[in-house]
Amino acid sequence: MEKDADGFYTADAAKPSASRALHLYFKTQWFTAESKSESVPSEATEWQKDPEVAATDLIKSDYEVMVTLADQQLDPSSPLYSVRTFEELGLHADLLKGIYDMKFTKPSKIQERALPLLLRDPHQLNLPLDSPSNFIGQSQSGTGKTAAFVLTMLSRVDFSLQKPQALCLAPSRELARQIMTVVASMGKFTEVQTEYAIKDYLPRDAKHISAQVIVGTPGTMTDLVRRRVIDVSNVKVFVLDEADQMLDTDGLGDQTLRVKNMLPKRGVQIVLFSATFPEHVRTFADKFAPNANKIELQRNEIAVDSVRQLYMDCGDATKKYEVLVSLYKCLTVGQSIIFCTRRDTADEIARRMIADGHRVASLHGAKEASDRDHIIDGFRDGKEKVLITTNVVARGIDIPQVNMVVNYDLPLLNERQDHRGSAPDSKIDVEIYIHRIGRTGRFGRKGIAINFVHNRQSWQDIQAIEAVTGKPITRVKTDDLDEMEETLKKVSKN
Ligand SMILES: Nc1ncnc2c1ncn2[C@@H]1O[C@H](COP(=O)(O)OP(=O)(O)OP(=O)(O)O)[C@@H](O)[C@H]1O
Repeated sequence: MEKDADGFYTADAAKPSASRALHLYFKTQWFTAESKSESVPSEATEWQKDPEVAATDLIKSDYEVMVTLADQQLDPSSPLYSVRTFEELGLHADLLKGIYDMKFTKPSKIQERALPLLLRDPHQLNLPLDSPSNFIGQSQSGTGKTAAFVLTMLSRVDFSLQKPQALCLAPSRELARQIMTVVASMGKFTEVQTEYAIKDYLPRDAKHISAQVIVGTPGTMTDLVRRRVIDVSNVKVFVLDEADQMLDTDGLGDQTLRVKNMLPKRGVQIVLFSATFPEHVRTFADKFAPNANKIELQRNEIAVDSVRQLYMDCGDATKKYEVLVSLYKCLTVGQSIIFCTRRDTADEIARRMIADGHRVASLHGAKEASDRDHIIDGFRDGKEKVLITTNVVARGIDIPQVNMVVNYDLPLLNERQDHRGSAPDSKIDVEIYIHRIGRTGRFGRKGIAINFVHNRQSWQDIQAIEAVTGKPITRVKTDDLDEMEETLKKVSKN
């Protein structure tokens, strides 16, 4: 298993232009405002006709509903809302220039709330490691956590000192590379020097890194710090993006802890960010970042409203491929990410689709590092419109033009995790599900997530997700593709 990895709002809503409200009527079964349980549709398979199954909220009938679109940054209930300006957050003028150069005009809620806590008077950093400047921040996918921690790192750096001062770890090379582009953009008007701690980036005989901000993955970072290629004696801030995965003892937790244990015992600000902090990681997070200021979400707040969640009944597992192929036109209206559990499934689907005359790319952790970079860059640039992948890009990846995510396979917990935290009858990994669907609907844009259901278990998994997230997952018929295409076009135009 790889470890590394209702209102629909307009993209322009990200810009705090004049407040606007558009009233659009959508006559489609999956733009329903409410979740209402109805009869089982005629094409339901036998397991769906089971009264227990049919008595759920998953099957919706057609309604004509009015959806109000409004500027989210002016809506107090939105995670993108803020009452303050970037100027009020105490940022250096050069960083403000960087932010405005990126066309950010107003902070999001997490930025507004986290930055004043994160940027507290640096003198406090002379306190012991358990100083209150540590921070644990949770905010929905695509709400701007990266800017919050990148601005923290850049604010802490003394540009006259040619030594590593800020370390940032991410679970995948793709995400580490993306974070670095944000450091480069936000730090464009500073003298910051940066370096990667990612496999195959540095020459093997590299002796010494003098860059002030280093972004990497835990294995390579551990190795470079242990071999003293990275001198950590001046490190002031240590950031974990996707912190719950970085701290999970089933995954990257050991390596992350090893890096922390090599840092100075005093004066290092520990900063943890993620959209999810499952219960079994919280205790470790509290030990890892003692006495941290915290911003947390309620369980039912975690999934973003801007992603419309749907499911398709494929009948049985062998039909999933055909359903995916029938969706191809929809997948290429904007850009799409197809998630599979296994690497060989991702490769096999890509091989078959290419053989059938479609254009797709596949990406997973078993590919060569240089191929991985090439594939994700091609997808980011829009050269490829469909990416078939595994959980390696489930977290953090920010490609605003992705308007559709397909869970070809639903993400499942491994047995050990299941025993620890989840309901005994549930095998679904709700955290990964939330991260996967969060690859679309970024910063208030519209997005669609389609889940393939093929048997009773996957049907129950959908119910479990609905129950945990409190958001409806609506059925779309496999023969309703014309309608879906139309709607996707509307979505992508916005
Ligand atoms: N204040 C802002 N104004 C406009 N756009 C912003 C602002 N902050 C962030 N963004 C944009 O929003 C998008 C999502 O931001 P980011 O990738 O930091 O989300 P995230 O919260 O880290 O998501 P995830 O949980 O998936 O990692 C990015 O394209 C980023 O450039």
